[in-house]
Amino acid sequence: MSTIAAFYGGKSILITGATGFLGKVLMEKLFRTSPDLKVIYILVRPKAGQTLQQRVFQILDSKLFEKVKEVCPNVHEKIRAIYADLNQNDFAISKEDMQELLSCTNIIFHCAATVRFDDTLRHAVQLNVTATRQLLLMASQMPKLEAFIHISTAYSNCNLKHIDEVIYPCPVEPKKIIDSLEWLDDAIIDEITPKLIRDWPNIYTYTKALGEMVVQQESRNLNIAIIRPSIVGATWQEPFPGWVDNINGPNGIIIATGKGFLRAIKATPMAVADVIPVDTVVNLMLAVGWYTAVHRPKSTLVYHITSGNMNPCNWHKMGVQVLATFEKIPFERPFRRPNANFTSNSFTSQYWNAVSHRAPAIIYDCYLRLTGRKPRMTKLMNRLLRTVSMLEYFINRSWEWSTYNTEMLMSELSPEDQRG
Ligand SMILES: CCCCCCCCCCCCCCCCCCCCCC(=O)SCCNC(=O)CCNC(=O)[C@H](O)C(C)(C)COP(=O)(O)OP(=O)(O)OC[C@H]1O[C@@H](n2cnc3c(N)ncnc32)[C@H](O)[C@@H]1OP(=O)(O)O
Ligand SMILES: NC(=O)C1=CN([C@@H]2O[C@H](COP(=O)(O)OP(=O)(O)OC[C@H]3O[C@@H](n4cnc5c(N)ncnc54)[C@H](OP(=O)(O)O)[C@@H]3O)[C@@H](O)[C@H]2O)C=CC1
Repeated sequence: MSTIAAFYGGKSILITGATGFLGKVLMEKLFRTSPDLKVIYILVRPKAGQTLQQRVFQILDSKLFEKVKEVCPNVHEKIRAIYADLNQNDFAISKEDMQELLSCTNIIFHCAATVRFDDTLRHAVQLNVTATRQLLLMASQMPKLEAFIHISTAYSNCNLKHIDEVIYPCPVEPKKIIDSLEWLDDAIIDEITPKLIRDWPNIYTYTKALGEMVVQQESRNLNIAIIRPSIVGATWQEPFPGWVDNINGPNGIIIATGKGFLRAIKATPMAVADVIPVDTVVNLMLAVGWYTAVHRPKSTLVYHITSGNMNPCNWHKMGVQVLATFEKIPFERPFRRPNANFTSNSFTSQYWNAVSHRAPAIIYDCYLRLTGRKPRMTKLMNRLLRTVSMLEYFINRSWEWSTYNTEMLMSELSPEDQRG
């Protein structure tokens, strides 16, 4: 058994965001490689009419957890779903549950966040800043806590070209923003948001940067590490290749391309497509949890998990690969044959959007109306183009991320653990 897998044996682990994309893969890897862990506490809220138990069963019954059932047949007994809503200041966790979390937790992986680029500042601060602060306060009351691993994003300082593995100060103190949001009404917040976020491209990246500052300011005597993944894509190897369960980031664009909805995008073809497989990110998270707990670095270390300077790909190459894949394994009944044009020219992009996206959608909706069916293509196309417009900032630039800490950590691992 690997040193890292052995480390998690007998441990009580708290994961926030465990029902999310990254959280599910983290849980799966822990149960599969450390089946003798004591318990995984997950903070869950009811969603889409499902109770906590129903959500947990749905996750454990999914294809992602098929291997777990073989190596950890009693997984249902080792997962403890705790009702929590991170939108509430005390997370709305019951006294008994809170008591158990505070007295038993050994490791925290804080994945929960709102990753929407169009969230309101109030909601994004609540989730990505205030909730982080609240969790750190909880962590400071955990006598058995060995490590607190905070998941940020490699884009939290995307207003810089070169980003080091350090926590950069934000122009405004997080506490001042949290306090102001308590009395400002939504209209005023909407008005000041562009000035507040300055040269950050959206509220998501801005509040992730604020969250990192809170981690630094409220770390007290905690043993903390921050991980910054770039764009997290489908699984590469574990538990099987190609698993993804959301339409965020590249996932939605690739699907839209395969269905023939999207045929052109405003992107710099040679810009680095910094996509990192989710299982690679989870491997680093587990390694960081082990290293932070065992080696107890003197300060909060930041780890970049990006592909750019180790194994760079660009959007053109990714486009070619995506088209080749859909050539081999096409979607059933695509709207059109997949095609992929990149342009960095705004006028050309607008032309493509009119001719290749909006017009065909309108024509198709006319056909649906004529055949007595409800038109839907124009609405879908508008939503897709809105999503693409929010992603454009990230596909027309490249960044340089230093990876000294991540490479240092890799050098500390046994050959078996280096293979993940
Ligand atoms: C032709 C060329 C082709 C080229 C071919 C190939 C080239 C390769 C590809 C090239 C390009 C790659 C670009 C990557 C750049 C990424 C940079 C990220 C950097 C930071 C990464 C991070 O650090 S952070 C993770 C990333 N963060 C996001 O990427 C959030 C974005 N996104 C949103 O900010 C919201 O998504 C936004 C947009 C508001 C929509 O919002 P919206 O209001 O239009 O859509 P909704 O959210 O309402 O959802 C509409 C319906 O989709 C359902 N749905 C929603 N989300 C779902 C989910 N996740 N899984 C399942 N289903 C979901 C929902 O249930 C609705 O269904 P219904 O209508 O039935 O309710
Ligand atoms: N995906 C990516 O490309 C990247 C992600 N990251 C970071 O990784 C982390 C996880 O991202 P990802 O898994 O993609 O995000 P998801 O949107 O898939 O998951 C977000 C998680 O946070 C939980 N959550 C959101 N709001 C609340 C709330 N009010 N109360 C309780 N739980 C809540 C969600 O629970 P629920 O299921 O109930 O909604 C879900 O479990 C985030 O911190 C993100 O910033 C960093 C870089 C890239």
